[in-house]
Amino acid sequence: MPVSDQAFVTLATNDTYCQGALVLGQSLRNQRATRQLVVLITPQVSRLLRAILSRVFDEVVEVNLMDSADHVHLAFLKRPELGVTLTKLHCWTLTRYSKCVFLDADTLVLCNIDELFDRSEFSAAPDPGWPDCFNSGVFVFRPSLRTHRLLLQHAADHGSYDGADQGLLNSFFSSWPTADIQKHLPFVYNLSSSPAYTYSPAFRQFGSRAKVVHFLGPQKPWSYKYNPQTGSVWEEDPGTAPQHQLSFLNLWWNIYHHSVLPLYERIPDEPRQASPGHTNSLSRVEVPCANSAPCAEGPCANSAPCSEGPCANSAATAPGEPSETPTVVNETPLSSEAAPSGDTTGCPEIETPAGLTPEPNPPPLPPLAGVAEPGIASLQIIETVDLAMSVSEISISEKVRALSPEEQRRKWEEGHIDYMGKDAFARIQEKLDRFLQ
Ligand SMILES: O=c1ccn([C@@H]2O[C@H](COP(=O)(O)OP(=O)(O)O[C@H]3O[C@H](CO)[C@@H](O)[C@H](O)[C@H]3O)[C@@H](O)[C@H]2O)c(=O)[nH]1
Ligand SMILES: [Mn+2]
Repeated sequence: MPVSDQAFVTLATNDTYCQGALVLGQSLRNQRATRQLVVLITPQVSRLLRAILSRVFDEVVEVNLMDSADHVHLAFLKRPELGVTLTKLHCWTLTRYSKCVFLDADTLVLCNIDELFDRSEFSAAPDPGWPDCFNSGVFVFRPSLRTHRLLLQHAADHGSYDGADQGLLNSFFSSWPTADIQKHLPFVYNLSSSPAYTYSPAFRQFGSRAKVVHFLGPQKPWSYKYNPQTGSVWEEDPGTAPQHQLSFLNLWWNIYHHSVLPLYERIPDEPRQASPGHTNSLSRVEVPCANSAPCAEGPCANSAPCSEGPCANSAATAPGEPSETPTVVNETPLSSEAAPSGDTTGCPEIETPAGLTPEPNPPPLPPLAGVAEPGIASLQIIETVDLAMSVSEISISEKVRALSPEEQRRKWEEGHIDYMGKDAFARIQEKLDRFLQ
């Protein structure tokens, strides 16, 4: 029976991580998850990806980006590339759910994992690199605005020893290593696919029981190219990656190919077009091409999805404005029946090396000085995702391009001012001084 007051939750702050979220969401549906599926997104996610996410997830909830790349506001963070993962903390604001399971967008669910809802906050699996710390890619939590506020306060007071959410959560839930073994999830709920940490005999013994695989580290499944004819990823150095890692990557791409890509074709035209009054998006999806070359900037002559120009999303919040105003985009999600039958049965055979009650919520606090509000640091760029397709190759690539002077002027006119960068008072003062000389 579906349970409406509990949810699986993930996060995607840009269109690239949305590709991971879509595969994760689809894998949960394939495994007949009985809880709601929720994805947190930030204003950077394009209108097209919002529409596609809403076909897989029950709720698409917009939250503000917390970005450590803003060194002025977040001086305590030292890993800017993962600083945006602090946005994860907003999952505690989902107080309409009594309990949730958070899963990183780079995880893949191989079996039904509804039993995780029998666990209590804060349950997580050990990190493969330092087992006295938990990995924050999969955890059970209880939404609470009070906990959310305490976490943000903790971030402001103590920072994060890894510059991102995992260090922060480990120091906040500091009794995890010793207090209660029930809060230690078995490793099969967060199995690192990375060969760097694999204890091979254990993998041979227990790998076939994997329930959730986590593609942690800098190389993500979407960094690889996939050959739809052979059903396998391209290996840069063939024969070097362990077989189990390839099996997981191929599984990810199989779901992407068969269940996610078709969603692009079923989206009505409207979200693909620029929408007047919704022009502050920093992201867009480029067109998948029918030929083998990745798309250039212009439109491609084929029937594949295309999102031209700026995409819709809600207005960015200026620094100092209240931040807790999630917007919900809610279309009818696809049922698990819509998935191809190949993905729907129980735990897949993984080839191993051998053989292969919500609490009352206090009013939210105003944003902390140390937490950056959306997009300010990134107003000068547009992130794009290229989906390039041919008969023998599919690839997802990320591009960042600078805003043209016209786009910059339009953003200024729309009130999206880069206070920390080129529109900083000191820069304007310089220009005035030059002009007056
Ligand atoms: O640009 C980004 C980066 C991350 N994320 C989200 O944040 C998660 C964590 O980032 P990820 O790239 O998956 O980090 P990992 O390689 O898994 O690295 C580890 O370190 C991170 C920072 O502490 C933790 O968030 C992870 O759970 C932990 O496994 C992702 O899955 C996404 O859900 C985005 O939406 N956009
Ligand atoms: Mn991850």
